[in-house]
Amino acid sequence: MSDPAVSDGAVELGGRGSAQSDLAELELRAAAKAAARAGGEDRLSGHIVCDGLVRIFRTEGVEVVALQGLDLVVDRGELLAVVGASGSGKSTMLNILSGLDEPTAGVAKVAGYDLLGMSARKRLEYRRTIVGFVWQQTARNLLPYLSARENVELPARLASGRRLRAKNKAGERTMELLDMVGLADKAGRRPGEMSGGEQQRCAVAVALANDPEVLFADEPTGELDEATADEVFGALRTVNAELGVTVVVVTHDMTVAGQVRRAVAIRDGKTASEVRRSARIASDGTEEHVSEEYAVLDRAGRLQLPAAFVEALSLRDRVRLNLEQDHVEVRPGSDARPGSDARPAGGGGSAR
Ligand SMILES: Nc1ncnc2c1ncn2[C@@H]1O[C@H](COP(=O)(O)OP(=O)(O)OP(=O)(O)O)[C@@H](O)[C@H]1O
Repeated sequence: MSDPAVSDGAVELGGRGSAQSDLAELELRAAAKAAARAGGEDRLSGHIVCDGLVRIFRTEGVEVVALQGLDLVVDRGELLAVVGASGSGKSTMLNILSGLDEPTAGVAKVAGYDLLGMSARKRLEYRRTIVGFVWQQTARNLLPYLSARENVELPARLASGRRLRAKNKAGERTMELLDMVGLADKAGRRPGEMSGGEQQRCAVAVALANDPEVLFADEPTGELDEATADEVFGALRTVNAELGVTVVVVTHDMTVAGQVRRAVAIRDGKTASEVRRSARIASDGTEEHVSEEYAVLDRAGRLQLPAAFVEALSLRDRVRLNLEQDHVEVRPGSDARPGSDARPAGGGGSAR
């Protein structure tokens, strides 16, 4: 079997690239191809679709490729966590998906809105009617001189003339939402009279006041302790289940994978791996949760090896790949000598 080149944990199982080509240009071309392939085809169906998403920032002649061909599909009604270290591109992705920023290339679609090349009018409509947003800083989410009820009622009233059914009046909806996030008894309190967790749960209610289809939350529990963060996640799970709103939570906290069914990890502006949790009934009749981690294979056949695997086997520069009947074997390149079929002692990993 051939041994495709590999560097920095990114394995190219399919296509072949030119070493001389500028990375950004390659990514742009890949994204353009992905976009062309995606055009009009419903195999990229999903409530939220990113395909070959690229965002390049240019400041004073320096280019930063914040998103390097990111692929992500989120189903309607899903609750997804996007996890990544600082600088991995989480906020860039969220800013694009919420209509605050525009991608350089690729596909970004939410609820049927194509976010690439959208007019200013359409963008405003999108942000007003489709998106709800929760920021990390509570001060950005709530007006300090209004009570919890008034904070929720304000956007609900603005939206009521436009989208909400007549019978679902702003006041009713406000109390319904506050109840859902467990704040019905604190409706009269101002943000300063609520705990950090209560403020963030109130922010969730505010973000839902305009009856959006998707809710984006950027590090909503970043300033909270673990127990309080759990309560905020509990509120997000409730509104997701009760209202069917699609929820995407971005965080650097790897432990949130335990709070959601699907958590996608971003590394260097790309989706690298994902953890899925499911419930099953154990032999003693109790319900147990099972977590399975997957590496994400993009359309060009590339995947990122988990950093822990790369470190454990001291993989660097290049590795050897062998196609076995039902899995691909990855071995340190330094152990493979030309003309030798000797296997490394204890080295190598494999993927099924
Ligand atoms: N407006 C900008 N101009 C130039 N570079 C930017 C800009 N915004 C982001 N970047 C760069 O893009 C990369 C991704 O940044 P981003 O903020 O999306 O990461 P992040 O995962 O959200 O990090 P954090 O958790 O620290 O907010 C970083 O290298 C960052 O420096």
